[in-house]
Amino acid sequence: MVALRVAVAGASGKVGREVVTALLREPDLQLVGGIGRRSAGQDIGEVAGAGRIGIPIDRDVRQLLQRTPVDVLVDFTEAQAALAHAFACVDAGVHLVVGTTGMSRAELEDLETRCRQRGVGAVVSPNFAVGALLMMRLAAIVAPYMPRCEIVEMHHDAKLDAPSGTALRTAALIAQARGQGDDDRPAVPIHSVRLPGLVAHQAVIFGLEGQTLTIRHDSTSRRSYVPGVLLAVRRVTELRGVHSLEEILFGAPPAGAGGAGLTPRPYPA
Ligand SMILES: NC(=O)C1=CN([C@@H]2O[C@H](COP(=O)(O)OP(=O)(O)OC[C@H]3O[C@@H](n4cnc5c(N)ncnc54)[C@H](OP(=O)(O)O)[C@@H]3O)[C@@H](O)[C@H]2O)C=CC1
Ligand SMILES: O=C(O)C1=N[C@H](C(=O)O)C[C@H](O)C1
Repeated sequence: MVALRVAVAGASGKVGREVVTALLREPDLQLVGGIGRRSAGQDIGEVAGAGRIGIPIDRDVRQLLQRTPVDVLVDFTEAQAALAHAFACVDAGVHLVVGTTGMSRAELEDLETRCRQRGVGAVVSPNFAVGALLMMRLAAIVAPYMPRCEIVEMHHDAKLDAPSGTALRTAALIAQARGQGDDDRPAVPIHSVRLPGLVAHQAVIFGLEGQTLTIRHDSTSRRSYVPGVLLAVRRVTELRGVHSLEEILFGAPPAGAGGAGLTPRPYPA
């Protein structure tokens, strides 16, 4: 068995450390490097709390790619850094798994074009927790029946972006399901809460006369993202262009009320 060579940008970060620790346990995946600024030069295993493994964290993506061959880069950093990493990787033929949020639609479209041109695969997902993807999918199913809704997303107080990537994606899916455009300024109000003590939480609250329906997801540990990241790493080398984790997990994304395999009916009758 030839192991896939995987590097982690943001290896010293809250999510990156969990990904590094998980990769060290997977026999078919070989951790070959990482990227970080303040953590540059430190041992990637030590930074993740998994013990010394003799691989230093590189300062930037070019240094990493010069030092070692990489098949897949996993990125949990911040938007502009992730974009720079992604463009350099695409030029070098390295596949991508991107969890970093805060990139604009235009930037993601640019990435898609570059990936297609270079025959590179990317899985880009604002959330790698399966429960969060199911929350979004359920919200898209409900939306045509209960058109009024608002999103409350609640995160730890170190989060840089607001609204969260998950909330923006949920709003876009709800808009699609209602037959509206799904542009970057969603028609669904989003409320962002940033407080110590929180990890990552979202409630989608639908209201209709005399009733409400709340769909809520809580990530209480950043280990919730790891299985989705590992799945994407194992699949991405077969892909070309940018794909979502929803496509890998569920097939086609839930575009409209029929997206979950249901036959949409007019409501109210
Ligand atoms: N898709 C998903 O499922 C999830 C996505 N996220 C997203 O992932 C991202 C990271 O989140 P989180 O782990 O909480 O953040 P942290 O701040 O804990 O970690 C960020 C990491 O990125 C590195 N970094 C930041 N800027 C640069 C840069 N310019 N060049 C190289 N490395 C850089 C830092 O390295 P150093 O400290 O060495 O400078 C740090 O290790 C965010 O965008 C967040 O929204 C978070 C959770 C789940
Ligand atoms: O920064 C975080 O923590 C998270 N970011 C992602 C987002 O913006 O949606 C995913 C999850 O909500 C955690």
